[in-house]
Amino acid sequence: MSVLVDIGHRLGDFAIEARFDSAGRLTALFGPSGSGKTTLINLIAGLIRPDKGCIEVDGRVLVDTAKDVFVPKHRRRIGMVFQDARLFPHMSVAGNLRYGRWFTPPAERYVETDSVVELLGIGPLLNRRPAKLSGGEKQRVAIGRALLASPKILLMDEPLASLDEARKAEILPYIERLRDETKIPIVYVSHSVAEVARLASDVVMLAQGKVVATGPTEAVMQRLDLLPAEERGEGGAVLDTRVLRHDEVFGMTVLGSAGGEIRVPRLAVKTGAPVRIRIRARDVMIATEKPTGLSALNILPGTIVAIRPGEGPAVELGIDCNGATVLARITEQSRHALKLRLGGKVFAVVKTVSFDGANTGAGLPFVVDG
Ligand SMILES: Nc1ncnc2c1ncn2[C@@H]1O[C@H](COP(=O)(O)OP(=O)(O)OP(=O)(O)O)[C@@H](O)[C@H]1O
Repeated sequence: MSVLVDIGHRLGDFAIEARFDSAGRLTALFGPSGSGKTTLINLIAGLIRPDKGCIEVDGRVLVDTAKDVFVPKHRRRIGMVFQDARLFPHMSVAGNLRYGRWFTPPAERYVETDSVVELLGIGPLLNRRPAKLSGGEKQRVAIGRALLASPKILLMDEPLASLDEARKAEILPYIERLRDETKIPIVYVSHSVAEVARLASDVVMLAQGKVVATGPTEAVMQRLDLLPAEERGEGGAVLDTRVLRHDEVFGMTVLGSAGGEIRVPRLAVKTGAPVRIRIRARDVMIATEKPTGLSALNILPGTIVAIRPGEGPAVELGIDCNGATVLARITEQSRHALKLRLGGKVFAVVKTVSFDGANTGAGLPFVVDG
């Protein structure tokens, strides 16, 4: 799976100059409003012909202005999912799904209806009309329709933006399944740190039409300074962990990370399952000695490897906890009082209750504990 984009294009006063090369399963285009995310999606989809540059998906050249190559949009085999589901209201769910298959020649179809219906859990909805579906159900059907065209790449432009938190939580596990169980590269537009941290293998961070950072999610999301202002409070470390055990007495799950054990509220996933978590920088306290008599359960020893100015009276610390970097936002006054310096040994303290559904990629709701 690979997506290579190296383009320059002008739209009125807006110029986009973007280069990225991602081999990830799900590449998030992340950035504030107006940074050029949708423009990039439209360029990959073939809805815009760039002034210059090239675009390749899995080695197939879709655009190369130097060689005058421009594959028209209907030949690109792109699956698209938008913020609004755009289902045909007069057709049932089954009819909408059939429509997805229609334009792909039989010899090129590699996605089966039954497997998509199972993947997205839409079997019980097949005979319903879109008007009788919830927002989350509509989006699952829209994803199914896009998949049934047997696309070479799936472009998702803010597919959760119009859903409330409950509906988002319902659909996220299906997008994780899509990422993990199909071989179709996904390019996913979002301006939500929570979504990107949970779903993306790779991130392309955009600002004013330029790529300001790109790479694996864990690394890019550490650049709190690059996050859009409205999302900075959500910023923090992204860690890949595994379920070590469940603590039924206290309703908790113990996760193993490079930095040590982390206790989070009970997750409905199997022992051994991978779980990605996000530890918000604002949820981390720093101690210079191992705290005792403290209610917080997660105490990770580490070394200060970065000190950056934050907003207002805040500073941001990067703490290397045995290879896992945890970020902390504290006041400059606290840093001064604790005499925190690069190389200093500290303990990062995180309350278990600071982990909620939005920052524990808890996997699939239908995977129950085993
Ligand atoms: N056809 C056009 N002509 C001129 N300017 C355009 C055109 N289409 C988009 N733009 C401008 O390009 C810039 C980037 O728009 P784009 O929709 O790609 O941003 P975005 O990051 O997807 O934003 P949002 O998160 O709000 O959807 C904006 O300033 C927009 O006004």
